[in-house]
Amino acid sequence: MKIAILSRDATLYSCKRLREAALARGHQVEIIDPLSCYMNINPASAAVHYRGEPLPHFDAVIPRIGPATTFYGTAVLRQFEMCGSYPLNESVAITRARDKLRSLQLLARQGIDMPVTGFAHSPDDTHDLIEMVGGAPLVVKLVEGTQGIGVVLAETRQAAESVIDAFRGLNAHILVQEFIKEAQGRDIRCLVIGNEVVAAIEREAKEGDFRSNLHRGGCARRVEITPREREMAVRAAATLGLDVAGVDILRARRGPLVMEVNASPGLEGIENTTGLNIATMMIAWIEQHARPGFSLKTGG
Ligand SMILES: Nc1ncnc2c1ncn2[C@@H]1O[C@H](COP(=O)(O)OP(=O)(O)OP(=O)(O)O)[C@@H](O)[C@H]1O
Ligand SMILES: [Mg+2]
Ligand SMILES: [Mg+2]
Repeated sequence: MKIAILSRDATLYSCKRLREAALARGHQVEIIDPLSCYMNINPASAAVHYRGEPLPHFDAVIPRIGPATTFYGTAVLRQFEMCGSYPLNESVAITRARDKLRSLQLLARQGIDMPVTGFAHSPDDTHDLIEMVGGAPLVVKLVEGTQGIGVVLAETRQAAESVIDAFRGLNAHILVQEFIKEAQGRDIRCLVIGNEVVAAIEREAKEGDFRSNLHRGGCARRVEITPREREMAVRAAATLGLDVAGVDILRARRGPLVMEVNASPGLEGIENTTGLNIATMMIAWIEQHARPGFSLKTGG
């Protein structure tokens, strides 16, 4: 098969591993920077051009679109979909997952448990917003944040009000969430492919932090997950329409809670911690699904 990897940086671990895995299984691979693509969206002759040339047909496209380029990156992916390339995660599913408000609303609608969460844009009534999620301690997040940046723990009501007021000054969308103290700075990352959790790791925050992100200095180990957690991770990915997803779960006293669903999960932490070859599993999924005449789940 001819496979394109949409990525801004060919030197990233996940991008290199996916390329290696595809080549090892006899496929042709090209790494394409989505920001260097331009498009003819004419219905008669949809095409993607790249650095002065029209691109050939690709059987499949693996999107590795960073949060900074979601808007244009998903537009480029949609164009590949129009040209008949099979996407490993549809553009519309990536768009859903990137919007924390939208994805938490969709998950809630399916009855998937999550920390009690309030959303607001520059709230005037900080007091009621805090009340609504059960008071301090609570977590305040910037809706557009990643890698734990813009995630703050407010231990008292006064701290919560100051943080919310500070974000309000920035005119940002914020999310206010019940703090799951008993998770003790840990969360579970479940790597979902199709309707299976193929790998799971537990991440733990470094001393003195509550954020388990590896980018914030957290560490990881293999973990056994329960059937309930397994089912929850698969349902969360399916609800957003993602074939490949990193589903983050907090272990709360009242049971597992989905914290977020990532559409472009990094492979480095999970492969190195589990020793599993996730990149090859992703390529194998493409081999099974990228048949001529496949149809999109939601049509872009
Ligand atoms: N409600 C909560 N209760 C307890 N811990 C939390 C809560 N929300 C977030 N955390 C901790 O903070 C970390 C970062 O939060 P979150 O994943 O929401 O932020 P992010 O910036 O989207 O990170 P990512 O890079 O994973 O997308 C989580 O991995 C978790 O360890
Ligand atoms: Mg996130
Ligand atoms: Mg996270």
